Amino acid sequence: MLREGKIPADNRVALTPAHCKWIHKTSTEVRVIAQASPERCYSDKEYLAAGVEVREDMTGCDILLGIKEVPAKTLLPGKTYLFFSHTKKQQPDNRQMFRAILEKKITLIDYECLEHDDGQRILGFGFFAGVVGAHNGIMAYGQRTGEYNLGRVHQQQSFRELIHTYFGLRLPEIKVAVTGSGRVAHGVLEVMNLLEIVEVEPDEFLERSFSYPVFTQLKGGGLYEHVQTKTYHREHFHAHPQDYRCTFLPFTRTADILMNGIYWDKNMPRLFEWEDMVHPDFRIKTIADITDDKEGSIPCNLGEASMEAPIYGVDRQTRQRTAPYLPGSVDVMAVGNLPNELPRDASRYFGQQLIKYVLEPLINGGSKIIDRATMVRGGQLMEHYRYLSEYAGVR
Ligand SMILES: NC(=O)c1ccc[n+]([C@@H]2O[C@H](COP(=O)([O-])OP(=O)(O)OC[C@H]3O[C@@H](n4cnc5c(N)ncnc54)[C@H](O)[C@@H]3O)[C@@H](O)[C@H]2O)c1
Repeated sequence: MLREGKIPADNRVALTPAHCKWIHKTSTEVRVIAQASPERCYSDKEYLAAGVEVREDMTGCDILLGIKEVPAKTLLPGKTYLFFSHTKKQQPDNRQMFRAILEKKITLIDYECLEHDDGQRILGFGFFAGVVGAHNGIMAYGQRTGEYNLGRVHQQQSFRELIHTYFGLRLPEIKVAVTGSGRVAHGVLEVMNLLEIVEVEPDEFLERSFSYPVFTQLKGGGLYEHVQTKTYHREHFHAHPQDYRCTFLPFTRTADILMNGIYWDKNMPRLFEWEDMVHPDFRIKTIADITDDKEGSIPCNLGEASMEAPIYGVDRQTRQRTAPYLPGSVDVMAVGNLPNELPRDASRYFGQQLIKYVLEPLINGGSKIIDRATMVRGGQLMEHYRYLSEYAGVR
């Protein structure tokens, strides 16, 4: 297990001390070694107590596990690496690292590319991103209105402790629109349920008022329709998003808070446009953009905020970033590393999936899932990733 080299260092881990202990108990062939780190959400001491060797030099290890990008100069030749490389969309910042991976004849298995046969991602921190993002959205609305007060997630040691802070909280009659159907959306729904926000159907949400807080969940079919046929077919939409229009607009006129958890890319229609935000009926006051694409599905996502100051305002007329909670602005929560506020829970969930679907088959000779996620093997770009040739600097 590598120490995170990206700055600022990520505090999540691929395997918790309990996971390592379990691996040692169930396999005599595998030994986990942790590179010493002051930043992890589990301390070196906790790993040592679980029987994990903590050391600096990783040259004796066969498989190296990280979380985020590994700095090019620290990559060890000939090793097998697993981490989120953020290279499959040819992200310019990681080109040099990717080229070093090929030059150093490394094998790279990217967590993001580990998928079941039907394309569903196996590993991800989305659930806890949804939990933290939903909490922050509700917290920001409370700050704006002064009607209630919620603290920060990272002040709590764990999700369980966070839940205790919800005891006795009485929310006003807010309406929350939740978009998406993946892991992020599941995390959001968890918080909605814990806060006893009642789920209602989209049509009721649009047409009725309620004397208690409510939310509605909008999945693909509730958000998009084919321009001509006015229907929605998931696979067709994924392949031809440009043929669809978004049907979210009426919700901008009924929701107080938007929790955005969809998958988005630039061929997809946005949820609404800047022009819609100046309409007198635009009601949304707080947007938790957990999806978090700058100027993406949410036009007023002006770029990331930090965990330290997660909320900023955006003036609906001038489109400029402002302080949060001003009368003419919408509050936006757009943080890219939300699970870092609950790193121990997020790591526990991640490690479980990693052991189940990746480490066991990896050690026992591989699997189709691993093959598909292997971007580079021994310095060679794999067939599936040939489209990255130019990015990787190979012919
Ligand atoms: N801010 C953060 O800290 C943070 C953390 C994790 C995820 N995210 C982002 O949140 C978004 C949702 O993540 P998730 O973990 O819920 O993802 P997920 O993989 O669990 O679910 C994504 C959903 O989108 C659908 N989908 C997949 N590919 C699609 C395509 N090509 N076109 C249309 N729909 C598609 C899937 O069917 C699934 O229902 C992503 O954009 C992700 O990058 C942000």
